[in-house]
Amino acid sequence: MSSAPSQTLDEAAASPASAVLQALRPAALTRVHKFGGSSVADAARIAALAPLVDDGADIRAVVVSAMAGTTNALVAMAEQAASGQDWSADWSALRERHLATADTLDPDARHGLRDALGRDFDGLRDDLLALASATGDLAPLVAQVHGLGELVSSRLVQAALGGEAAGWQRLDARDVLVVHPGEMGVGVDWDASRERFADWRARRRPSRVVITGFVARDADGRSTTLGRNGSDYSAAIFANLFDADELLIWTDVDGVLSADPRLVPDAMVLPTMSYAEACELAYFGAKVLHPQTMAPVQSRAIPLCIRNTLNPSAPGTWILAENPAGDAELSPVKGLTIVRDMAVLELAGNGMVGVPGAAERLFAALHRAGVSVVMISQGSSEHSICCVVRAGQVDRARAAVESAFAEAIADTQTQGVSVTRDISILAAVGDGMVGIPGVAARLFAALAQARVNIRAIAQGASERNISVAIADADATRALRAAHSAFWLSPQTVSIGLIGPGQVGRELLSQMAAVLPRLRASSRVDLRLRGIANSGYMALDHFAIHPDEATTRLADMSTPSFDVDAFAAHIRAEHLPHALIVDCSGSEAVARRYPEWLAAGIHVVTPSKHAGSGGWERYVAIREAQRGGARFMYEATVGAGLPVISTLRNLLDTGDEIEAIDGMLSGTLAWLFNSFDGSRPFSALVRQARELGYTEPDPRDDLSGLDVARKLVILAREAGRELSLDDVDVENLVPEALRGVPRDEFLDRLEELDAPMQARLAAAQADGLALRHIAHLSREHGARVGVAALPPDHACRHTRLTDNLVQFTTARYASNPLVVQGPGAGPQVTAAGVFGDILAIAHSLSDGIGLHA
Ligand SMILES: Nc1ncnc2c1ncn2[C@@H]1O[C@H](COP(=O)(O)OP(=O)(O)O)[C@@H](O)[C@H]1O
Ligand SMILES: N[C@@H](CC(=O)OP(=O)(O)O)C(=O)O
Repeated sequence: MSSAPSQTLDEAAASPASAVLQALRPAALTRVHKFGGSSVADAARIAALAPLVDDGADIRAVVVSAMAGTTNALVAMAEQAASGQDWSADWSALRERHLATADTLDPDARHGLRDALGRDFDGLRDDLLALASATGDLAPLVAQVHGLGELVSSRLVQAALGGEAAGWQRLDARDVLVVHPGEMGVGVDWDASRERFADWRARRRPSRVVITGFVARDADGRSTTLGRNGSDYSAAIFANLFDADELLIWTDVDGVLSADPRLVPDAMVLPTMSYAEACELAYFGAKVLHPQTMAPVQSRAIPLCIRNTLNPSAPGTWILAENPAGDAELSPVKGLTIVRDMAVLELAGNGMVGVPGAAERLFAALHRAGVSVVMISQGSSEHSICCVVRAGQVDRARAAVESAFAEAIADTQTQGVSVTRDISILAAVGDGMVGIPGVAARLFAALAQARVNIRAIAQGASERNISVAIADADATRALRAAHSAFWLSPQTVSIGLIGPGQVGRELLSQMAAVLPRLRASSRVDLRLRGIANSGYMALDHFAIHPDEATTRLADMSTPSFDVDAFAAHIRAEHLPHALIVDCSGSEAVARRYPEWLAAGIHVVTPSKHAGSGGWERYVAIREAQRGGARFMYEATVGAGLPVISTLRNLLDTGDEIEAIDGMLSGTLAWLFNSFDGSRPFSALVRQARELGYTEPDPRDDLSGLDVARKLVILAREAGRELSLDDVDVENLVPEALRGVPRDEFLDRLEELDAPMQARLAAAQADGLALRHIAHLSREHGARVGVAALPPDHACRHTRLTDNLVQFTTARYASNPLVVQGPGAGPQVTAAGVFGDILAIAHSLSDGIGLHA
């Protein structure tokens, strides 16, 4: 009897859950599809449904919601009508929207849609008029108004599927579905519904039917509804009545996600979940499913799949009796939800300790007052009982409890009832949490890192749900922090790059080359989420491919760089860590480091501004790192050479620095390595400039200031309170040439020759050679300048633009530790910056929270 499944279901069959299902069940014979308001939002969406339900099943039922926004409009109209306000404009607009949709779907009026809808809207008008004057129980009339959206959308869908000519019948659920109000929401009168359903089936023998969602009849045959968003529930009830093989709920997301995607951009689609997990998530606010949906399918073990009408090839989420084996390995927590508009009600008092019946009295009072208790928490001291109720019910709840405990309050046995408003509940749900230690710890650590105060905690003995009450204002932050703790690698870093110049661009290309490998081989997940230069910034919610970053920036047309907005974006709440790479060389940007670090953003830079600038800022940067964020600037000294890290290692392992000597400028290293007297010094300066070794104005190198800055950085790292003014710097530019324009300086370069030649000759006479050296020791202080060195000095054994740093320490006393190698150029500098980024990323793990 079974027919071949359609292509979309074939694609879905690729999912592991579906494979399990295929093995367990015969090929599907009856399928129920449900399309929510988002899937029937307009004519184009409705027209797109046909291929989705063309699934080859023998019996197909399609349950539909009202077009998106329709029920809201009808609810508003009913309220207007009942309170004597004018509803006619809204009525006309809604009628027009449906008629226009009908005209698109049924242009030659083959299905008589226009007339049928016209009659429905006339009926709506009559109901609204009746509401204005009716007395007595208005509920059935109101329900009739609320349910009009499903009535008209079912006509539109029937026509879009080909109408009766194509075998599609239509069923108004009010003809068969009998419900009654129940303690836990609307309940189904199964016997009556089954009888009416069987009767209808016998008469119509439907193989294809479009059914109105949301609406039903009461025991007296009057209109009622299943409650807002109740079409999922309708679909589950009809799946049960049809004894369907599968229920597919079509919506506008790829399935059930680990959290509401509107709040958590990184939320992930869950391939499978159990009925129990789905129930918990739905009750705790995951809007994608109505909480009552599971019971009717669970009782017949009907697999339920959530699919996306906008992306039908996505496999969706299969909701089954049990999760497949190994499922919890992904994450012990399946989903996280937030329920807003809650209030905490607390009854406290010494008189309750050890007294049986206090809890019973409290909850009985709440029950009598019709207050539903969403969460309960009582400490083992029994001194207080706290529960969370809906904000709209808290005043009623308080009055009821105060009256139930009036005597105890009067004789001060009970301190009374306190209420905290503006509360949300954050719930973590997952079958995989059962018996796994550390899940709660991870949740609480994430909330602590996000500075979220927890007001109350509840975990049921099923261990499937941990709920915490928190302030409304913290809710989104809490959700994002918890989500990243369970779903992202703890080494996920949101990265922003300021200043894609030579070094920045090279860094981007190095990142592009290694990030995929890094992601595959370690948990380090670096996400470039922003790039900026002095005028523009390009931001991305997820990540910009490093290869495309500069093009993204170049494509911007309106100046947009706002340093605060940039930092706020990088420090995204939904990602565990944030890091800004500053390759701008801008003093204004460097000024921001302390505040960024204090806000938990790591900072990496090849620029010397912060490390060698004002002492106060240096101290502020050091202080700001106490919160956990790190400032790293390895590339400021020796570019990619491990100079600062070596110094730190020496100090961290308890060594004592006696002296630091070195050649810290590639330019000056090249000049003095080449200066052997065969060519004048000025000729070498000119050549170095042509080779791009010097700054455009060679005085910036010859002044020795740049080297002095590097020495200040090393000195400070070594624990000395040293500033640029404290360094004795020899300026190689003669006094007379210091203030002249650049071109004049270049013309008069030969004035450097005579004194330099004389120094060289004197040195050579003693068997020495000249090198540009930085020196730091207690004995001689901090000095930068040209020195005459003997042949065995380490600095005599350098080549070209090599940098060299020599650490003389207590341990490396007679034979100093030397770090040597090329110390300039974009490639090695970018590698130094990248090394810092990776060092930070590798140091991050669970429990290191950096966001303030
Ligand atoms: N955990 C979650 N997983 C998926 N979607 C969720 C979740 N929580 C909230 N949502 C929201 O639920 C919406 C789908 O529900 P709804 O708008 O009622 O759809 P429909 O109109 O199809 O019935 C999604 O667009 C999504 O924004
Ligand atoms: N139309 C109804 C019922 C429903 O379930 O709609 P949706 O499937 O779009 O959430 C409502 O808005 O409440």
